[in-house]
Amino acid sequence: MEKLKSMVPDRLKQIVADSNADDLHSTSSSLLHFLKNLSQFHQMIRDLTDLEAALCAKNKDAALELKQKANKCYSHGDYDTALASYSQALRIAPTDAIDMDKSLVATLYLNRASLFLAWYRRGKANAALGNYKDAIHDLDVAKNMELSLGGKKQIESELKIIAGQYEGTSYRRVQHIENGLGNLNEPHQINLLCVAMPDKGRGMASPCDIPQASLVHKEEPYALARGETISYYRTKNGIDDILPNNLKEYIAEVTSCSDSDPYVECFPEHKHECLGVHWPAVLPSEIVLAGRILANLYLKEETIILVSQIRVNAMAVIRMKSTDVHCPPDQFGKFSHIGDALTSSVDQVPVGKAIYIAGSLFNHSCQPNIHAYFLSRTLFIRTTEHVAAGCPLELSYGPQVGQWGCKDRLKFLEDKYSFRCQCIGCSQLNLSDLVLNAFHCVNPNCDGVVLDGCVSNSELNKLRNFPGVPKMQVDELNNAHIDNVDHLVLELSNNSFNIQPGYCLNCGSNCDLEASHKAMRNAWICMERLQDAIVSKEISTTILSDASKGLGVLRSILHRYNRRLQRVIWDMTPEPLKEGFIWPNPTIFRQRMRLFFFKETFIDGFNGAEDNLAQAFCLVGDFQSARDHCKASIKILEMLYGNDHIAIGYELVKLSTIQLSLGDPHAADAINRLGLIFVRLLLRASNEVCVATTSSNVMILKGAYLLGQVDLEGPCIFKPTT
Ligand SMILES: C[S@@+](CC[C@H](N)C(=O)[O-])C[C@H]1O[C@@H](n2cnc3c(N)ncnc32)[C@H](O)[C@@H]1O
Repeated sequence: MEKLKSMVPDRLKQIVADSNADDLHSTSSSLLHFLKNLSQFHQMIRDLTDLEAALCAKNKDAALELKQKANKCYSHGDYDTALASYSQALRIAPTDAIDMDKSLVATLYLNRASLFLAWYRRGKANAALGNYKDAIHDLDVAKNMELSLGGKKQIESELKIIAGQYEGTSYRRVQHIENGLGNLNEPHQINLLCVAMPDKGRGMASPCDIPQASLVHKEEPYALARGETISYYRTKNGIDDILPNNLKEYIAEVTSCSDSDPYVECFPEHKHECLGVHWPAVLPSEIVLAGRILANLYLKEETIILVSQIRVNAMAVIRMKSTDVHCPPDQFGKFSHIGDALTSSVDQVPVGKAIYIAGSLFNHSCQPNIHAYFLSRTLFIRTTEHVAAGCPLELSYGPQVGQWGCKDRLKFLEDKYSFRCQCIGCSQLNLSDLVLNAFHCVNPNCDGVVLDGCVSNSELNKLRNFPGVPKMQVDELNNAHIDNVDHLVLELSNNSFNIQPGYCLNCGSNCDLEASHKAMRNAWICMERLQDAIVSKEISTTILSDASKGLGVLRSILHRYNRRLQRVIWDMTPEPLKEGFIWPNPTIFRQRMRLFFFKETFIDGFNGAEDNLAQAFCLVGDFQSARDHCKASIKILEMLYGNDHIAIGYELVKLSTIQLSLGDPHAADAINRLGLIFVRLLLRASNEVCVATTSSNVMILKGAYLLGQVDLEGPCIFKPTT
């Protein structure tokens, strides 16, 4: 019935609302004239007159079945069907004196009423997303379901505002096309769907196939705090009086749920979103205390809930800044020789934090398919890969597969955001998680993988928590760049993955994990000493040769695809340092290597070793070996990330600069490939820069800068709080 009501045009509704008893005939016939063309109307008449389904034909079992169907539809976000099913169930639910039936009717009414909230919220989310037409439809339904006059009036006024915005955008769209702007390469914005995701609460999904690098969302901030400055205003009447209306609405919205709200029951794991139940978990203790004091003074629990909301939803605004020295372009464009002191240092400058209403509906994935960035204060979100219709659109809140192991990713997200990540990377086996921190098999003739207790536990947990998933994944693993990992035999018996810590997955040899860990730690200390020495500019041959030996140890105990080793190897000379070797003056190698370094830019936590050993390698001046190792490193990364990942682009920047320094004509190939990767990930549209993965912003910018595609002073990058 509500659906049908929502289909009645406003003009007709107004006529009915303004009519009196004298107009009854004419208004009824206008209504009938409109309704009789609707199939839904005829269906409703059939339902009402059908003896089985009509009001008097009660059927408890059928009502229960409909209720279950409605609940299911509700949790999947199919509110249309949920509403129709609840209404149908109410029609046939018995209302006699049996208690259970009474409570059935009450529950049906309650659930149907709770749909109001869902429609209302979806309407608001659609409005924030610019899907004004859908927003109007949703709020119209919510208005029809709202019983109180005040509530109806409030929704009506919201509808008016949205209708105004809708007219504005239609006008702008028309203008856009008339001005010929519709022909710009920039794909037009796609109207996303806000849907209920299993285990993640609400989330965004694509309504259609979306090509890579499409702009899928653009939004102005709801609130922005620049730097550390936050202003508070007080009046003698208290906070409530001076809060702007829209902030009051926001507070009302985030605090309006109660435990009986079925919406909340659907998504228990993110209750802090709605109820603040877990707020002590997401907030630092000082804020909890401050919140408690404020709560006593002003807004009760609402204050803390609001702060929790902000904590979970705020995004950090980062601006990219370059202090580069520009050299005249050579035949390869903006590249230059190492000795020319061309640098491409890029710093991330935090600008502030902001809240985006619709932007905060995007869930996290450790294998994201979208990237959020920021120009001035506007949030932009683009796809980083082709996204099929109906797929969730998810960005990374920080950790990503290939950069951190699964356990660390889960811990970070739990510590920082208080949710257990349910993304595909954390629920399915993937090659990267298996080899990222793997040890080498002790058998010199075997190239198999040995996992330590931590990694094997977290992989086994995936299998335990997400049964049924691994088989498909193992098949996938077997097909994934297997020329490099054909030795990685994954045994699957009775749907359980045969992983034992310390045992080679290939030949089953046992490795003394304790001894390996110890050796790794000692080797790593040598790397860290070298780092300190570089910082203090006091590099001795002992420190360097110790680091070189340390590398040898790491090579012998870590699997060759271990990320830690990979980061080290390419930077380190393959030849052990000869005793008595005299290292050049640190200032000279620093100058030479400036090209390779830019602050805070490495995609994982091992940048210290990379810095140190790359610089050490530069000291040796063996660029041929550097080139070979760089190529080897690219091969490993291809295996870990695929051919087009930005991590490869980053290595290609290094490779091409080394090749250029050697006068190697193959530099052009590396640059071309680099160009393809960056062009794919980086779009220039209306002076903006699109970056592809959260933690690789700087690398993309660096590549783009080297390709002459971007002025680093211009763009700002946005990334979620990390
Ligand atoms: C910024 S909000 C995203 C929108 C949210 N799902 C909602 O319904 O409002 C972040 C919250 O969504 C949920 N979430 C996001 N990504 C998730 C993931 N990968 N696994 C589990 N929960 C997730 C968590 O409750 C998290 O605190």
